[in-house]
Amino acid sequence: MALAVGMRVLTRALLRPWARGLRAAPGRTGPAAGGGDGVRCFRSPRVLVEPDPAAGVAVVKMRNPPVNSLSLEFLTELLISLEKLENDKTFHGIIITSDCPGIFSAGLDLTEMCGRDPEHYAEYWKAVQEMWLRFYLSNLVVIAAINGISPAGGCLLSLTCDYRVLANNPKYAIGLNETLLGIVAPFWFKDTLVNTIGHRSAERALQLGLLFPPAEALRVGVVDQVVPEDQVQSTARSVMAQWLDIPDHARQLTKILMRKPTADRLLTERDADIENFVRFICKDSIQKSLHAYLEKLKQKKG
Ligand SMILES: CCCCCCCCCC/C=C\CC(=O)SCCNC(=O)CCNC(=O)[C@H](O)C(C)(C)COP(=O)(O)OP(=O)(O)OC[C@H]1O[C@@H](n2cnc3c(N)ncnc32)[C@H](O)[C@@H]1OP(=O)(O)O
Repeated sequence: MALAVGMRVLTRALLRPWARGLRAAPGRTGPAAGGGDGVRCFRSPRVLVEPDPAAGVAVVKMRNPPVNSLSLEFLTELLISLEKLENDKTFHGIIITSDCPGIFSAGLDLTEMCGRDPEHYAEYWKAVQEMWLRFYLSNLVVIAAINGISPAGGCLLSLTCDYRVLANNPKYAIGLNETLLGIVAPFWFKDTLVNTIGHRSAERALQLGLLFPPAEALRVGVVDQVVPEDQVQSTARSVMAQWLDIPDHARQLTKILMRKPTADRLLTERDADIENFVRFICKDSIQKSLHAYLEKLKQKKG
C-alpha cells in the first residue's frame, strides 16, 4: 500500500504547471449534472465523462474533432479528467473511447510538432510524457474501447491501458507507425509495445511501422479482444466487471509491480528525453518531412 501511495504522490507531484493553471481557470472545466447521488460528472470541451457510480465506472469519451489528435490542450483536459476520477473514491475503473466516428485517435498532433519554437516543443513533449505516465500508472482499471483507427500516439494511449477491445472493422488499424513518417518511436513507446507483444514482434512492428488490422492486431497481441463494432462498449463493460472483482489493493500493487520499472526508466531520463525530442524535432530534415506529411494529409481531400 505504501508503494501505491508513494507512486500516486510521485505522479501527482509531476503534474505540470500548465495543468495546474488550467485546473484553476474558471469555465474551462466544471461540475455538471451527475445525478442526485452526489457523484459529480466533469466535462471539458474535449472530454466527456459519463459516470456510472453504481458500477464504480466512468466512460471517458474523447471528442477533439476531426481526428482526436493529441494536442496540448486536449492532453491537458484528458489528464485533468483522469485525476478527478482517480481522486473520487466512487470510481475504480474507466473506459476510454472515442466520440469521433471511425477514429479512436490520430495520435500526436502534428501541428504541435511543426513550425513552432523549441520551448513549445519541450512543453508539448512534457505533456505527452505526462499522459503516458499518468495513464500507465493509474490506480484505476483502464480499458480502451477502440472504436476507430489508432495510429502512433493513439496506439500508445491504448497501450497504457490494462485491456484493449477493438472493433472488428477492416477500416480500423492500430500500431506504432512512426517510421513511416520518418521519425523514431522513443524508447518508452518501444518499451510499452515490447511489454505488450514481446521483443521480436515489437521489433518487426516498429521497424516496418506496421498498422495492424483487427485480426492481425489480435494475433500479435496489440489488442486483447476483437468484437463486432456494436459490441465494443458492452464488451468493455463486462471485461471491466471481471477486473473489478479482483481486490483493488492487490490488483493495484500488481500493476505497479509490473509497470514501475518501465515508468522509472522515463522518470529518471525525463529531461534528457525532452532534450532529445527537441533536438530531433528541430532538425530541418524532420521539419520538412512532417510538413510534407501534413500537406499530404490535407491534399488527400482533393
Ligand atoms: C533519436 C530519437 C529522439 C526522440 C525523437 C522523438 C520523435 C517523435 C516521436 C513521436 C512522434 C509521433 C507520434 C505520433 O503520434 S505522430 C502522428 C501520427 N499519426 C498519423 O500518422 C495519422 C495521420 N492521420 C491520418 O492518417 C488520417 O487523418 C486519419 C486518422 C486516418 C483520418 O483520416 P480522415 O480521412 O478521416 O481525415 P483527414 O482528412 O486525413 O484529416 C482531417 C483533418 O485532421 C488533420 N489531421 C489528421 N491527423 C492529424 C494529426 N495526427 N495531427 C494533426 N492534424 C491531423 C488533417 O490534416 C486534416 O486537416 P484539415 O481538415 O485538412 O485541415
